[in-house]
Amino acid sequence: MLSGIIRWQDILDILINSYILFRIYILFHETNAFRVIIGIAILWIAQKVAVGLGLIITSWVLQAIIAVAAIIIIVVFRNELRTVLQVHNLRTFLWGSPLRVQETPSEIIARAAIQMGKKRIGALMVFPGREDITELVHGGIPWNGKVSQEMLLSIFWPDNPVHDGAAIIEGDTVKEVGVLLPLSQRSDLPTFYGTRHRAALGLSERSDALVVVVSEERGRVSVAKKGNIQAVPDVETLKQELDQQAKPGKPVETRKERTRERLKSIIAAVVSLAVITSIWFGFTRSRDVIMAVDVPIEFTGRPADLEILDARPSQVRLHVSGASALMRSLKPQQISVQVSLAKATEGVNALPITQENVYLPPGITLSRIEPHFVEVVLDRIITKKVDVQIDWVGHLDSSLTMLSARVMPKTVTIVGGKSILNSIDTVYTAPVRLDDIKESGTITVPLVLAPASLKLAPGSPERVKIEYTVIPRPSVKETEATQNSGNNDALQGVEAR
Ligand SMILES: Nc1ncnc2c1ncn2[C@@H]1O[C@H](COP(=O)(O)OP(=O)(O)OP(=O)(O)O)[C@@H](O)[C@H]1O
Repeated sequence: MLSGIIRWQDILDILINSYILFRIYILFHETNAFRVIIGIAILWIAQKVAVGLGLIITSWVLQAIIAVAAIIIIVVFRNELRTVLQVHNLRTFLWGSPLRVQETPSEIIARAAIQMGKKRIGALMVFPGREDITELVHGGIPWNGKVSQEMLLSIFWPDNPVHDGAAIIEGDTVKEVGVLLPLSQRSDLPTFYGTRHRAALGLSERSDALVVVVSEERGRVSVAKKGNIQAVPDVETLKQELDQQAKPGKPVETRKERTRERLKSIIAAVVSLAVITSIWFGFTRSRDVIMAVDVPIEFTGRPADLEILDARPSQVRLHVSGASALMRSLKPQQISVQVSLAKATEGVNALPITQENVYLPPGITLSRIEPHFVEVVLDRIITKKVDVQIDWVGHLDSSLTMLSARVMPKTVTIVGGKSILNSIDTVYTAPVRLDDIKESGTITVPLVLAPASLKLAPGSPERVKIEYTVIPRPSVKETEATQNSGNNDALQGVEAR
């Protein structure tokens, strides 16, 4: 890979990480936390430059600032981050655009109108169609404010000097407020329709404008269009009416914004791809470094009836090379050498170690293996019944004599390599200190299997019982008498190994 060939895994690697970076941008780019993250990224680059230039203190300071800034992001912006992460479902999180979560002007206006209705705030909002209405209306005050729910509510707030009259809204902008509309002269209107409703109807009779009227008295929201006035029950219906009114052909501000956002997203995608590609190349194409590592050989697929008696060498030396950045982050546990014993037989096996036996992390190349083979001695596993012998240590108190010592069970069955078991007839207990024995008794001690490759066969106990009898040592006279009689049985078996 390092010699110039890019694998499909590398392309996937770059694409996945570019997408992750792009998603982070899409999800967080409108948050304050994002601006701080950008700041941290700049600091990080500055820190690397400082390290490169050998500015020790500057690099330390920058490093400390980065660490503190990271904590600040989590602590200060935790609510903002939580909102971004909570609002979206998994699909939005992975794919969708949180920008669309933002309301369109139609949604904002519809929501504001219904809200004003609930609060009994009278309102009149004009949405011009294709026809010019300047000749039909008069007395307006220029406003030119971007539509927001709060602003609409405050314009029509009864104490606001401009609350009387209508507001003219185009796209996402409130163009004028306090506008007087021509009144409808119809005589068939319900009596509860006062001048506000007549004004709405009047303009709709004379032009293709759509007028939204919120009744102060009843709180009802109605839409006047083409000389008809109709109540709208909810936000969604009103939003649809407003969307229909959006002038076809002439892109409204929201569409412009959408295009702009789409363009921004495309730029972000390209930048993400460029950043990750350069990081990838920086990582994998930096100066090559050669290194020697000693790796223990792992044996796999050993036949169940064979055991490893010996393996030489136990480790191999690998000469590996890779980009310096990759080599620096290389850990011994990422490299392994595995040799299969599946085809090995009893006795000495010389097994080759080739590139196939070596497992390296991506980006690291193997240049040499030393040595090229391993010699493994395999032994057939057999079972054997052996005697249990007590491992006495130390000295029995001079006033005592060991009369008898019995171990139970007397024999155990052990499992191990044939060549080892052939030379073994006994197995020792753990050391038993004679110095500690003051009177007759029973103790339980574990068995010691050496070499460690030996195992006890199923059913053989791991610990054995020793029953011993001690008696006071006869006086000198008695001893002489005993010796004369030629009986020295009582002393047998108490000599320490
Ligand atoms: N020609 C007009 N152009 C614009 N707005 C007007 C016009 N005439 C009246 N209004 C608005 O209507 C308000 C008076 O509403 P009025 O109570 O008479 O009407 P309504 O149709 O009964 O409405 P509501 O149900 O809110 O009471 C005025 O304060 C003014 O804001």
